[in-house]
Amino acid sequence: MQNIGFAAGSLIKGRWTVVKKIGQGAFGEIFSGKNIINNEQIAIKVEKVDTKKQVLRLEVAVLKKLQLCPYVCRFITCGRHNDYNYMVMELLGENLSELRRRQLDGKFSLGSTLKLGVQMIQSLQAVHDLGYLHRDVKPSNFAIGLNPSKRNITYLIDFGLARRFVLASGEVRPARDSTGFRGTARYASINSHLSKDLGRRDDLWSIFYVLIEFAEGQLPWRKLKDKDQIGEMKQKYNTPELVKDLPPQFSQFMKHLKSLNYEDRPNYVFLQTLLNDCYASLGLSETTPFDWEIQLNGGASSSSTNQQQQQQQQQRNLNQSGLNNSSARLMASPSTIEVEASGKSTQLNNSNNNNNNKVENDSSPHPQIIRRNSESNSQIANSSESDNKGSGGGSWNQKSSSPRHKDKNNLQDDAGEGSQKHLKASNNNNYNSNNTNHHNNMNGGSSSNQPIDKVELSHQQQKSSTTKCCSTSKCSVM
Ligand SMILES: Nc1ncnc2c1ncn2[C@@H]1O[C@H](COP(=O)(O)OP(=O)(O)OP(=O)(O)O)[C@@H](O)[C@H]1O
Repeated sequence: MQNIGFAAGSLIKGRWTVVKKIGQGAFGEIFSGKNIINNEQIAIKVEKVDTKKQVLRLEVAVLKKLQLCPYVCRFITCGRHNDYNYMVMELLGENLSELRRRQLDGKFSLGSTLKLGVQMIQSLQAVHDLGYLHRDVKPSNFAIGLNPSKRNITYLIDFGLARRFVLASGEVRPARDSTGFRGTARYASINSHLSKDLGRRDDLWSIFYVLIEFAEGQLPWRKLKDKDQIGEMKQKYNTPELVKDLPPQFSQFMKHLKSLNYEDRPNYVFLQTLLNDCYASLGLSETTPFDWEIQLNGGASSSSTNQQQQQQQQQRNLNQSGLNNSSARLMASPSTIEVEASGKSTQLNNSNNNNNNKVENDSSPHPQIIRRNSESNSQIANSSESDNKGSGGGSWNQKSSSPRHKDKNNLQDDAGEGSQKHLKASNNNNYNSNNTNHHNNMNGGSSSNQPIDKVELSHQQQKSSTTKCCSTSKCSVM
């Protein structure tokens, strides 16, 4: 595609300059850029206005709602430039697929895998608690922060395949009998391969496969290209055999996922606790750096010496427990696939991000490995009412520069789809918090063991978390 209107040096809305292309996804292109007023580095995702499957509006709608989740990319503005819709967001660093492949043996240490898992589950919980499924969970859809102080934070990106799974009433949409395949073959749940309607559990199955790949460097179906064959292999490995070389918490993780039905809310706290317990058993502390931070620091300072010692300790623990025995494989990022219920499939290219980010030494404290409390959940729920305070806003309407998201008016709620049979969605959010910290709430508090499937949203609360989506987006048709 020729980037007419988004060539390097282009000025968007007199404020954003395009620097270079940094990513190519199935549904658009991503450019790095700069805010010429304050020199802030930004990313711009663009989509042609005449694209048949427009997903950017949905992405904007979902991202705006998630702005108070510390593990979701910051939205800045959106609009139209020439023949393109665009979304300006925070420029992030490398995605997790790139980072893993950059590891010498193509895998992350178990410590980094576990910490990543905790953050990834947390971002998925935020998405789910807003009433959305992500449906394309994979390593290239998580990126670390760009600034040195944020290279220990993982951000969820790409809401192009998101779908509302709750109705305005708060009830889970009834499962459809048969749907097309959605997602990326390597990480999709077995349900997706079977064309079953997806629920919250399916995003967690993808996280599970991602974590195995992180820790072992590969998945058994890594060499297969055909999605049906991949699905068959997943069914064959749908036993603890899949995680036999990993700590027992992984089979407990799997057991929990297997216990979930379509409409069930996963026990996010339980899953995070499993990962945290495993992490603690390795003798690692919250300040143990991620693998890429150690490489970055290169042993130059006393703090990095300390980090190296922790890394060595981790290695010893792994060797003792016999868990560090996977062979290395380097793999390219798999692509998103859409298969309509008719069976027509689209394999979508996912080229690698050649982000050339300048990285400095990171002396910042590391976030705690878990500990998201009910306050942070309430921030997420309230975000839909506060309507993205602190973000630039933006509009698809070229004439408008209102920061109050006029694009919302153009978006059509897809919540009406479905039949009369409704299943109640449970939620453990505490909606009384006024905490509005943005992207900095990494301390969280304790991982309380309160029953998480008991508290339900009131009708009003659910209304506040109902977002609107464009009629042409995948959201409304899938
Ligand atoms: N805010 C950002 N900052 C830096 N890089 C980004 C940002 N957003 C996206 N990217 C890069 O661009 C790649 C593609 O972005 P994204 O997943 O949003 O596009 P997509 O068209 O939906 O892709 P896919 O087909 O893989 O789902 C990402 O894997 C990431 O490497």
